[in-house]
Amino acid sequence: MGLLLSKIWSLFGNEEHKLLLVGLDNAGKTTILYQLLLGETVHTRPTIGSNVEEFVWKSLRFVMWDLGGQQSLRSAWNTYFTNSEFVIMVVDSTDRQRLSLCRDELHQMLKHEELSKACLLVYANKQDVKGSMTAAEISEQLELTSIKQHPWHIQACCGLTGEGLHLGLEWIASRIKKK
Ligand SMILES: Nc1nc2c(ncn2[C@@H]2O[C@H](COP(=O)(O)OP(=O)(O)OP(=O)(O)O)[C@@H](O)[C@H]2O)c(=O)[nH]1
Ligand SMILES: [Mg+2]
Repeated sequence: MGLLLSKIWSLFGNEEHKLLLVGLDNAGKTTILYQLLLGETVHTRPTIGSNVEEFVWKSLRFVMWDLGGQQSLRSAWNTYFTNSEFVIMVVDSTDRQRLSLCRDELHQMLKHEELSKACLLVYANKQDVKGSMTAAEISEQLELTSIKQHPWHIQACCGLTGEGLHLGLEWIASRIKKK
C-alpha cells in the first residue's frame, strides 16, 4: 500500500526526495537542518544516531536525514544510504586540520553501490568566521573535480544565519528537474 501511494504521488510529481546530511562532527549539520526547517538557529548537541525531518520547499517534498558525524558513528552512515538521491556533505570551513579526513570520508562513501546514482552537494559552512576557507579552497582540497560519477556542486553558507542554504537547495531542485 505504501509503495502504491508513493507511486501515485510520483505521478503527480509529488514524490519525496531523500537527502542525507553527512560530515565530520561539529560541521554544523544539525544547525543547518533546523535552519532549513524552522528558519531559526537552534542550540544543538552532538548528534548520537540521527535526526530526520520532512519539509516542503518550492513544491518539492524533502526528507532530510542528519547523521551524527563523530568518528564512532561514521561506520553506521551506510545504513542510511538506500534510496538517497542527494548526499549533502557539510564542511566546517574553519577546520583546516581535518579537511583531508573529510576528503577521505567523502570519497570512501561515494564508492558505495547504493549511492551510485546520488548527486553531491557540499556546503562550505561557517563562512561568517573570519579566515575561514573559501569554497574554491575546499573544492580543491576535497578533490571534487576528480568526481566523475556524481553530479556535484559546492555552496558557501552560514548555518547560523541561513545565508547560502537556499542556493544549495536551488541546485538540488535543478538536478531533480533534469531527471
Ligand atoms: N560560526 C558558526 N558556527 C556554526 C555554524 N553552523 C554551526 N555552527 C556551530 O557549530 C557547532 C556544531 O554544530 P552542529 O550543528 O551541532 O554540528 P553537527 O555537524 O550536527 O555535529 P555532530 O552532530 O556531532 O555530527 C555549534 O556550536 C553550532 O552553533 C556557522 O555557520 N557559523
Ligand atoms: Mg548533529
